[in-house]
Amino acid sequence: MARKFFVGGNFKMNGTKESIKAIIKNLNEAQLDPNVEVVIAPSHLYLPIAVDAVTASTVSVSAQNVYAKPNGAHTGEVSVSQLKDLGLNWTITGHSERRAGGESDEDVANKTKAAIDGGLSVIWCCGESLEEREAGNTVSVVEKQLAALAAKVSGDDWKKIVIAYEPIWAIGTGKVATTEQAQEVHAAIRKWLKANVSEAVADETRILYGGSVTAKNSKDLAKQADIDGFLVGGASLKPEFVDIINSNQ
Ligand SMILES: O=C(COP(=O)(O)O)NO
Repeated sequence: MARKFFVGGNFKMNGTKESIKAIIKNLNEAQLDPNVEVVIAPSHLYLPIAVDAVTASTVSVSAQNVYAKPNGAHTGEVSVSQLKDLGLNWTITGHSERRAGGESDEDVANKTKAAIDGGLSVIWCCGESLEEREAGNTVSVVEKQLAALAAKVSGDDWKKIVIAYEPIWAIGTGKVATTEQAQEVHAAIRKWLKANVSEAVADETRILYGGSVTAKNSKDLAKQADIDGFLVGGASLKPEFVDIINSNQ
């Protein structure tokens, strides 16, 4: 089946009110491929500004993270209901920069389930370290992350999940995965979904690649059968983000 191309922009802990408004203005005025779903994820502080600034019909706003528990005595955290209160429909979960901070596979699965139950769609991140890749454990690492997720979500939950495969060794390094490396893992993820969830979920779930995506490498990556889009970090802050969004044409 045809999966709608999807491009996320993870702004990470970057930007100011003015710079984020400028990025969004550029997106609003750009000729974006109407067949591409775009989600931008500024820091929590700038989510209301982003929600108010976006006018492009194919662009939505996402949080970069969310807390698994409902509102209460959780200093410094942001809840699913608070994101919904801001009018958001998306959040990222399980980014490697948060897993490195101590979020376990189960923590990520729990917050993903809580987000879906609270009415959000989720960009769920997975990926291996350089050491794990060099040890030949890439697929087993990603399968372990997937198994933790599949233990918590089921059925229609999967319609609310976009998977982002982001090899840690490619994030922020300029060392983008080759098309072969990326396609191999994306195909393994789809194979795992087919064997452990269902053929329909395997066919319908978008699997994004993230890790040093630029306008120079995105077209070749987009040609791969199991790459359905990107989760872009650094380049999402630059004008070339438009070219990456349009790389599936
Ligand atoms: O972390 C990333 C990728 O970051 P870069 O594009 O800067 O490698 N996406 O969530």
